[in-house]
Amino acid sequence: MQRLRLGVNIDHVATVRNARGSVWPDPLRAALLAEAAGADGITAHLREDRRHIRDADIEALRAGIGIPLNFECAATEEMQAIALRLKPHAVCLVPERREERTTEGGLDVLGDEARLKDYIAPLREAGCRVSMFVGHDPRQIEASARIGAAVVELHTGLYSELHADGHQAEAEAELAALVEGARIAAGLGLEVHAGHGLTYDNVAPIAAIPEVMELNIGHFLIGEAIYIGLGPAIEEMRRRIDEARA
Ligand SMILES: CC(=O)[C@@H](O)[C@H](O)COP(=O)(O)O
Ligand SMILES: NCC(=O)COP(=O)(O)O
Repeated sequence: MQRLRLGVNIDHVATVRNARGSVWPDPLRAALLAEAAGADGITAHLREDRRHIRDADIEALRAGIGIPLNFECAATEEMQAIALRLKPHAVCLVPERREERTTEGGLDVLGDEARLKDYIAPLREAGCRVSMFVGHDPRQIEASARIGAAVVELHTGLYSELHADGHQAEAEAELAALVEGARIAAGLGLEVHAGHGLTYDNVAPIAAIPEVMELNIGHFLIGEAIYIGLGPAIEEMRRRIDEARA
């Protein structure tokens, strides 16, 4: 199987920084360490409430890293203007609710299809690879293809939660739905990514899905970095991904 790309999400380096209102740890320094450790890309989520990544972080990442930047944001006018100004390699549209602790569920592309089709057109024209962060619902995947997205990133959050809680049968059912979603997406000509909640212990079955070309992993790696350092944490995740694809 084709080598799977690993995007490292550095959101939660900024969470630690913002906890004290300081200037360290610096997300750019973390991104450069990730790049040196073999990350294929950097993902950063500029939330409307700026709870972690801030505008200056996105500017610094866009100017400072040598690997692709995957800019995650809600589908708002504000974020579109930032994306068109900075022209990151990729833009991944994600749902946001201010009161959420983390991303809950996938984007409702089907329910907002006409607006999203118009919304992503200038991003595509600017050369950004546009990705829709969706669940494995075939209707959402099909709608993503209809509006001209290049990529769907399948939300692995429920799979990750079920796995962590020991609900093996339900986790396997969710995995089967993700496998089917990946097959449908690839059949529609979409590039397939996956992410949210992935860890050393749950990544292998996701990495083994042949249509999946990229994984975006952050929170777990930043946590693991506290114990072993970001570089070694990324290298171990790379090893587990490659082992699953062997
Ligand atoms: C879309 C996704 O799953 C993550 O990339 C996103 O960054 C989660 O948001 P938080 O990092 O704020 O939990
Ligand atoms: N889109 C998923 C991502 O970028 C990282 O999600 P997580 O590993 O921080 O849950």
